[in-house]
Amino acid sequence: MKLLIIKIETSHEVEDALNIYSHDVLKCLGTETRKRSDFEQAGWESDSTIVKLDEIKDLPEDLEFLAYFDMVQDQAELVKKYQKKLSELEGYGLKIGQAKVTASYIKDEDWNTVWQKFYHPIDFSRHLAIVPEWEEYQPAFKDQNIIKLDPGLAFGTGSHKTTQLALLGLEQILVKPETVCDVGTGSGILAIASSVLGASSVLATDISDEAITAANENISLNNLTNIKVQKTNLLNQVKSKYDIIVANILAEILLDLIPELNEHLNSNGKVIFSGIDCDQIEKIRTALTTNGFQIILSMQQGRWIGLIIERKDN
Ligand SMILES: C[S@@+](CC[C@H](N)C(=O)[O-])C[C@H]1O[C@@H](n2cnc3c(N)ncnc32)[C@H](O)[C@@H]1O
Repeated sequence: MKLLIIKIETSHEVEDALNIYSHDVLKCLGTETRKRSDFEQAGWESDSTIVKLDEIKDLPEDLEFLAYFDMVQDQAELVKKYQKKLSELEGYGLKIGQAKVTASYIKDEDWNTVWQKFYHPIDFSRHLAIVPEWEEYQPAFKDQNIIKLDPGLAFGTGSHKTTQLALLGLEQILVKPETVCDVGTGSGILAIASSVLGASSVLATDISDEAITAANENISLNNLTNIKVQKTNLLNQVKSKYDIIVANILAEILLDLIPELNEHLNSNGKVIFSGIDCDQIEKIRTALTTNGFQIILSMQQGRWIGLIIERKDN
C-alpha cells in the first residue's frame, strides 16, 4: 500500500492547530514535524557540540509539518483544505510562514523502514536496556534487564527525556518488590520497566485506545504476567492503593492528578512525576504542598523536570 503525504512548510505557531486539524478533522494516519529550533537546540543540549546548521540536509526554515493519509484520499482536495486552514489561522493572527503545501506518495513499507531506521536499542543504564522488537541486542552485563518494545502509535519509545527521567526515578525508588501504578502508560514502557526491575504487581492506565492496545502488546512481547492494563481517566476508576505511582504526563494533567494521589498511595508510598516543563514547576510544587506532599528529589534534562515525591509527614 502507498501512503499520501501532505507536506506543509510553515511556522511553529500553527503546529498544535495543524496537529488537531489533521487528527480530529481529517482523520490522518499520523503526523510528523521537523522544526528548525530542534536542530538549533541539539547544539545547546549537548553543551559543547556546535551544530553546523548549514550542513543539515533540508533544514526547515521554521516548521515542516507532515501528515500521512491513506492513498485513496483526494490529494488536491487535501491540499486545498490545508491551504484554507492556514488562511484561517493567519486570520487569528498566527504566523503561517511560507505556507507551502505539497503532496507526494511513499510506499507503506518505506514508512515502516524509515521509522525503524531511527529507533535503535537504548543502553539506558546498568539495569535497563530498551530494545526495538526487530533488533538484536547483547547486554554487556548478564543482569541488565531488556525491555522489548514496539511502540506502535503510542508515546513511549524510551528515547524521550521525560520517559528517561521517569525511568531514573523508578531505578532510584523501586528497591523492594512493591506495587506500582503507571498513570498514562502509553507504550507501557514504565509499567514494563517497573515489572522487570522487580515490582510485585503493576497497574498501567491510559485514556487512549491506541495506548491500551500498544501497552497490552508490549507486555505480551516481554512475557510479563504481573501487569494489568486499565482504560481510565487518570485514577478515576482505580480502586486500590499502591506503593509507587508514576506519571509522565503534561503538567496541566498532573495538576488534576495531584488531588487523587492521597487516596491511592499506601503509607510511606512515593510518587514519580515527569513531563514538567521547567516553567511549570512552581505550579506543581504549590499544588503538591496544598495536598500534603513534598518533593524529595528533583531531576532535570534540558527543559524537562522529573520529581520524586512523598507525603510531608513521612
Ligand atoms: C507523555 S505520554 C507518556 C507515555 C509513557 N508513560 C512514557 O513515559 O513514555 C503520556 C500518556 O498519558 C496519556 N494520558 C493523557 N491524559 C491522560 C489522562 N487524563 N488519563 C490517563 N492517561 C492520560 C496519553 O494517552 C499518553 O499515552
